[in-house]
Amino acid sequence: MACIVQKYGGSSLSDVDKIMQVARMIAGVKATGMDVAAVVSAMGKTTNGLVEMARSISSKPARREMDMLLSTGERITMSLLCMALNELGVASVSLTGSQCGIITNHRHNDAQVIEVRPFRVMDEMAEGKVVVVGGFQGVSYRRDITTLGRGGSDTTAVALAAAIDAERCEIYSDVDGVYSSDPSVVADARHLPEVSYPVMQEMSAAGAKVLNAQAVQFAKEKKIAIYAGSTFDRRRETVVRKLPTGQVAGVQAVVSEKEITRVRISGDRALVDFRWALDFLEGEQVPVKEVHAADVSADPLPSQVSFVVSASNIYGWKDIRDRLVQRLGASVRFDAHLSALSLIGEGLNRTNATLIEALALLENHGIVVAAATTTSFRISLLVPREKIDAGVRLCHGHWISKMS
Ligand SMILES: Nc1ncnc2c1ncn2[C@@H]1O[C@H](COP(=O)(O)OP(=O)(O)O)[C@@H](O)[C@H]1O
Ligand SMILES: N[C@@H](CC(=O)OP(=O)(O)O)C(=O)O
Repeated sequence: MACIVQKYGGSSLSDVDKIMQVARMIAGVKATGMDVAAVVSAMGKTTNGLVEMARSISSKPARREMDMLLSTGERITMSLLCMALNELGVASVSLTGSQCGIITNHRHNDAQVIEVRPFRVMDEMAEGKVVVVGGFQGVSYRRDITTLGRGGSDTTAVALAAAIDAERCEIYSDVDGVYSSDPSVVADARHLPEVSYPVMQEMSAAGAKVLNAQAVQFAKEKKIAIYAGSTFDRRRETVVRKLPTGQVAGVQAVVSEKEITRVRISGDRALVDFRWALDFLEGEQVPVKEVHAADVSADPLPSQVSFVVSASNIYGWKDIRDRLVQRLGASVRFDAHLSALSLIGEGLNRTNATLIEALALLENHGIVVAAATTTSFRISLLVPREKIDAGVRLCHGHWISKMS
């Protein structure tokens, strides 16, 4: 029988009334004769609450224990949703990521899905049940519970859709699709009916929470279209899929990531220190992004290497930072009050024009740019955190609103 995967985000399941409403929607789909796997996130801000609870006990909570803790949020939702479905007379069963065969690597708090063995899901579906899946979690080859990084339930949905060969993969949240900027920041952000995989991947990696970057990567690899829409307003949606290149020119979206910390290592031994820091951070499973090396040479000249980390998602960051200082002393510095503003679009760097224009635009409005990096789909600029929303609105107004 044809099957569908639907993912419901935490904002759509924040109280029991909403859980009942979602149960009715799922019952409606099941009544059409489709098999349904519903992937759920933790209710409302539950995951944030669990993180706060852990932080109030320890500044360096063990990564394994964080996963054990955070995965419980999704368990609450999945069992309540099954109870709601059963009340409606719809047979259902809740399964954890581990029970669904979501196998990951050992990288706690930010695990990658390696494979999905969906036998139990298929068996339960064959018995006519709606399968309710706890998103955001898996199990490593060492049989430890892992989580897939913030927003990781999207990844569960796409990975499962690929494994069970679902007809559709729908991801529902509180917005009716993907916009040219976060609609909660830019009032006239444009709804995008279609977005290509690479553009969406850059948007997600640069901070657009609406879809998770690993989920988009998975969708691209497995050639799964993602239909992103609003749980309670189904009038329109965004399809993320393979699109012919060269259709849309210029800046398509303006995206931000608020909590960025830049780490700068300088001095005669900058490269040696940087390599030590890289090994140390890898041991701590901290992803390092946007590495810049300035004036690194064999000469004993002062050099500088910098990189950025998204510190808000690293639960023991304060302790890791202290250990960097212990080892590197005055040669390491942290800029903790930065945000990344990214312009996204195909072939943005075919010429330097967009970068030049962006630097001038921000400077003319008193927004100091601390660093810039480019790829062929993205220009990212580090700006002071208190100016990030103003910067996003400014760039959106300049490149996108004025085009309509
Ligand atoms: N470019 C964008 N398009 C749409 N929504 C975006 C974008 N960038 C950020 N968002 C934010 O993503 C939110 C939806 O994602 P998320 O908070 O993860 O929802 P859920 O918890 O329901 O999964 C929206 O409320 C919106 O503020
Ligand atoms: N509950 C997890 C996973 C998730 O995907 O959540 P949401 O779908 O609400 O963004 C988180 O808050 O990160």
